Amino acid sequence: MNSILNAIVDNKRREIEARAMLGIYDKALSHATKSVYTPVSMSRSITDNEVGIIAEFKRRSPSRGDIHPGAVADEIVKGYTKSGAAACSILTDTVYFGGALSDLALARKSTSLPLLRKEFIVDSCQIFEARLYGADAILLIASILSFNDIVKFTDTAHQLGMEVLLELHDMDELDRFNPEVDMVGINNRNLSTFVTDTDVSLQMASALTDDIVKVAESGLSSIAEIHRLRDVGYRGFLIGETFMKHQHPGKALKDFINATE
Ligand SMILES: O=P(O)(O)OC[C@@H](O)[C@@H](O)c1c[nH]c2ccccc12
Repeated sequence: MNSILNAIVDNKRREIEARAMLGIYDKALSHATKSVYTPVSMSRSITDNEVGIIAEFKRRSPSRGDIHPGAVADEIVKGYTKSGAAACSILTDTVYFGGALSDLALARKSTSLPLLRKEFIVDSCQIFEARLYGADAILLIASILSFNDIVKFTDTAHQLGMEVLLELHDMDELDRFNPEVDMVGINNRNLSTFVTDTDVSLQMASALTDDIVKVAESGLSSIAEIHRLRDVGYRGFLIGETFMKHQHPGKALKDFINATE
């Protein structure tokens, strides 16, 4: 693992330890499924949607720096909902992405679309927490997890009524594919080098069977790319910066979708 991804994961483990010592997970562990919200299927929402865009709420990233500082989650998620997103992705990492669990809670109050908790999940406590804050699905990043963890965390998410998007980046990670996951995302961004190459999704498409819902992630900014990826079997398209760099991300999504038709 490279240094920035290492740093993110090390920091995450320290955060989790500190939160556990403060008893912050106790409520999540005992109350996760008692929340009034019942998760819906994100994979179905994507395949039922004509375009299949998963619109991301992201203030900044280690590769881009500030994208939309001060962005307000409910406003933006409402915009994404009106503009026809199939689901939303909410970054909850604070140190590197400027997000927060409170963004997920705000987003939950603002939409009935499925919400993905976009986080570096390395401990099952984070999965209970995702459910407590209203997520419908979680992201599991293969490059930071063992196969056994992926199986265990998938099972936990399913027991809590949530779906799993498993993120892969290259062929070497295929040995961590768990057939129980609900969606597979191919990240065009190499999390080690931050180089983004949309050909990664094109090349990896044939490595996955047709029955799994495939999502192309990162660096997508044109309709032409969406069409090409659709042709090779992708049903979902996870897009952040292309929308978030605008003052009105919902409007940017609307223009993007209109251009797709
Ligand atoms: O803003 P972009 O290039 O459209 O990318 C969105 C999303 O794919 C990206 O934020 C992402 C994909 N996998 C991740 C894992 C962790 C943090 C962030 C990500």
